[in-house]
Amino acid sequence: MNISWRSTCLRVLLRPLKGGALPAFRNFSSSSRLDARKSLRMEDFTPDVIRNFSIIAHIDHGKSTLADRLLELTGTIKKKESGKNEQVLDKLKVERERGITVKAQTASMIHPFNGKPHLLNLIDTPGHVDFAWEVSRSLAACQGALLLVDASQGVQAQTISVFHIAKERGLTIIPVLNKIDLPAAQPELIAAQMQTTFGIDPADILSISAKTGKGVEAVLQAVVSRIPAPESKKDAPVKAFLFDTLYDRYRGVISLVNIQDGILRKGDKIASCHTRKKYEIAEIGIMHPEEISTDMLCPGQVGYIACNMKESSEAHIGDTLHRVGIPVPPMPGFKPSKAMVYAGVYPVDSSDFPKLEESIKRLTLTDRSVTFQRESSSALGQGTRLGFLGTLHMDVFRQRLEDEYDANIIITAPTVPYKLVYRDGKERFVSNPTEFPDTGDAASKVVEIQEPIVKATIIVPEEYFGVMMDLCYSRRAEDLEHRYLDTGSEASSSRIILTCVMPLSEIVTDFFDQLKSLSSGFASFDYEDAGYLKSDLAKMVFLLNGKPVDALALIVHRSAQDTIGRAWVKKLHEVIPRQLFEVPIQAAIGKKVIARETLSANRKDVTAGLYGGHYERKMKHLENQKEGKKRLKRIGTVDLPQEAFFDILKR
Ligand SMILES: Nc1nc2c(ncn2[C@@H]2O[C@H](COP(=O)(O)OP(=O)(O)OP(=O)(O)O)[C@@H](O)[C@H]2O)c(=O)[nH]1
Repeated sequence: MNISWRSTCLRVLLRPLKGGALPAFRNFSSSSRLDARKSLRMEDFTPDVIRNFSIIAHIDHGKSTLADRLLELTGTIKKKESGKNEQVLDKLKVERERGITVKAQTASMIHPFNGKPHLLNLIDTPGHVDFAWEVSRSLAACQGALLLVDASQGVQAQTISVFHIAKERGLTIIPVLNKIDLPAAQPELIAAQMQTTFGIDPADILSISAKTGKGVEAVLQAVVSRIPAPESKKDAPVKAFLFDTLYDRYRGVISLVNIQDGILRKGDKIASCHTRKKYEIAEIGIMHPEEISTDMLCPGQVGYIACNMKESSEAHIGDTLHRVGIPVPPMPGFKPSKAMVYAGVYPVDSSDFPKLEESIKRLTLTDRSVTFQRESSSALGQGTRLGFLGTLHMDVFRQRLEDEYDANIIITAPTVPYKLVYRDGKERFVSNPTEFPDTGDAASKVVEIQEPIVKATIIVPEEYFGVMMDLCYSRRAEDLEHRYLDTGSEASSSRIILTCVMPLSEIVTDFFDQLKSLSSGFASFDYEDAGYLKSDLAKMVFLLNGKPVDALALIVHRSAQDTIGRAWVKKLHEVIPRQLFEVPIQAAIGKKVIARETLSANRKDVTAGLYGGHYERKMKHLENQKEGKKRLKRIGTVDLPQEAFFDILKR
């Protein structure tokens, strides 16, 4: 299900709500929607019957599958006759294609307990290390979390990090062992692992199969009995926590909010603590899991509001909204997202830049962790420099631009943000290689260059420990430490948890792929920010016939400069078409050439076959040649087809 489908669905949904026939809901039970619409009196859901919770887990441990079962069990979506619903909350095409959750989704479910309807608000979270920010954002609106662990794989690197995020937020954690239907499941061993790693009492662990539905009813029971109700007050001044945004092309920014105190109704005038701007609520409702408009949102509830916000900058994630004239102290937001990886994004056809910029702005409304700034390159023209949470995030954003906005783009090699320390003590962050000072440039006043460092955690079966150590050392890792996570069993070997610090730049390229392939897929990996350290770095530029190509500049560690220089020069030699003259291709650091290849000349005289001096024919051929050249980028005297940039920059 992609964005355009969603907005169509929304339009269909909104019309009948004003009193027409019922829409046909793909996948969703229309009878449950009808009931919901007729009987949805939001004021009946007082805080004591509300539970706000998330599902947290390592990637692929079954969050989206469990969410599907919960939605089915509560009648929020209809059970498919042909089989089960699959990843209903994974709405983006990229999520369905890759089988990963990228964007956290919210779904409100209504289910009776002890004869009383309860409102259960589930906030699905992504599992990949790049999207940890989405996880912490989702948890900000919850009182509890289901900690899901695959009973065949056990505790993995992100299980540890999400557990700590939830613990820090003071959430009630319900441990759940999933995939117990698998022959390789070892519930007792994994339960013991959860006890030693997290101090969880095995008696508190629920065992389920999200795939078959076994044990899922008990999960719902536990959500109601173990997770505390929100402590929200009806009579206190309105306080709404903005934790996510969506974008609808007709209604602008849609904000997802958690009502901490008070009641919000359609037509209410609200203001933002962050921007101080004022709005009128045009529409209010809950996600069921598609939007259902209601009259109001009451204390403790989670839902959406549309209030004619046009710009993404107006909707600040972590903001507190209040009633106009009745200010409230803002709630503590949460750690803003921090871009780890930057890359230039350019249109293949330079004249498409305005369209591309508009598409990027729209897309950043649904992916608020992307940072955005204009830049230009002499080789690629006008473009943007975007900051991402990691390389998977970058790849997902690229695919969404292509899928949802039909964009045709070139992305430059990813760079991490480096810190320059100047003689006068000032510091500056540089995320574009072209802004990096040249080595030996006495005028640059830079006394020190620092690079971002991360603390990496790898969990791996002991037989792969040696290759993992080698991999880490080859990526400049230091302070390696390890301990056993468990003692294994007859069926599986012991697992080791390895920690080290290493430069972020070493993991943003192919580290994750290497880790997976060297461990036959068994290693799991997570990392967290560990500040900056001084490093011996230099800017490498590539020259074609003596002219530097700005779009290809790189920051490299000196220990790897020769290897990188040679590899890139070779790659350039393979993709650049021969010219009418000989072209030296060089990699240089400062004035020193590190590597060189020479592209031999290919003199193509288009008029060669036209002897006899037929002037008009000769001119026509020369004209044709000129047309072809328009599609080329000119670097000094060298013509480079746009596809060559594609070939060079794609990995
Ligand atoms: N056998 C079995 N397979 C399961 C079970 N639960 C989930 N799976 C499968 O495990 C894979 C991953 O499930 P997802 O629900 O997509 O996992 P996820 O945690 O949402 O993944 P991300 O959102 O990408 O982190 C899918 O192929 C599911 O069909 C289960 O209980 N038993």
